[in-house]
Amino acid sequence: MGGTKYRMREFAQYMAGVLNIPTDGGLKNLTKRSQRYAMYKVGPVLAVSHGIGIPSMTTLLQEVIKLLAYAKVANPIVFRLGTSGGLGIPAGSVVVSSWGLNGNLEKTHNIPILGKTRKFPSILDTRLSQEVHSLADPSDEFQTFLGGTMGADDFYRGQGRLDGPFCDYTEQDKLAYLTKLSEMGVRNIEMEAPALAAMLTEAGVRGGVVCVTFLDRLQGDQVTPSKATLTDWQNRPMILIGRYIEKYLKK
Ligand SMILES: O=P(O)(O)O[C@@H]1C[C@H](O)[C@@H](CO)O1
Ligand SMILES: O=c1cc[nH]c(=O)[nH]1
Repeated sequence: MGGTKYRMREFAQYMAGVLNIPTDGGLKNLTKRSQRYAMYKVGPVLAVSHGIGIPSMTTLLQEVIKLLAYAKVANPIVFRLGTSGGLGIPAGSVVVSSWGLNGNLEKTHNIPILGKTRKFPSILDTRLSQEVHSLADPSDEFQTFLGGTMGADDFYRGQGRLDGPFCDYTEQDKLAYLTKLSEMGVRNIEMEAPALAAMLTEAGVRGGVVCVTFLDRLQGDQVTPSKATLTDWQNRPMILIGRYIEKYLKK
């Protein structure tokens, strides 16, 4: 899974190459007339876009969990291949998440259910994340880190930015917050990880989150690399996940 339809199509195409599966007739968007998400299937790999943020992602994830159950899929593994802002690591690096943190700095996904807020632990499969991290190669053109991922409910103030339309705290406040996150072991900030971790844990499905970083948030707020560079960097999580899937299928 990943945020955009484009990235998921690229991922499906990439996996077709890795697994040597012909796509002569072209890849088909299996959601047909749905305009919300896109879904492609290449061999045993399903690639689905989930939009921006937790409500969009968890809606899609629950549809996929139902689909996998109806299809009687044994031992599925779910990965999110995303983009994020890094903390103290070079832009373009990849982060394999070891846990998710919410905007209140709790390792839980909090959601009101029947009028009461319930908290679900944002745990990720340690062995899986370590294994994916171990597939990074010294010859890769990017560095790969293992660490915590903060999933915010907002791109701007929710991620401590000062480049949004509302700015009611100072640069000092922002840096104190980002430094605190960094000291807690957070390596990147995106908008889905704690919910994905919690929902997969509740479902008993193994999964992971692998995101490229578009900038170092300790250096600034604006995403400045060119569109071409960002498009290229988005492929980096695919490289690690492609290696994992190839290895897994050979076992
Ligand atoms: O997978 P994507 O690139 O959508 O992940 C991040 C987190 C949000 O969904 C979005 C914010 O720009 O990008
Ligand atoms: O800083 C960033 C970059 C991409 N996605 C996010 O959620 N935050």
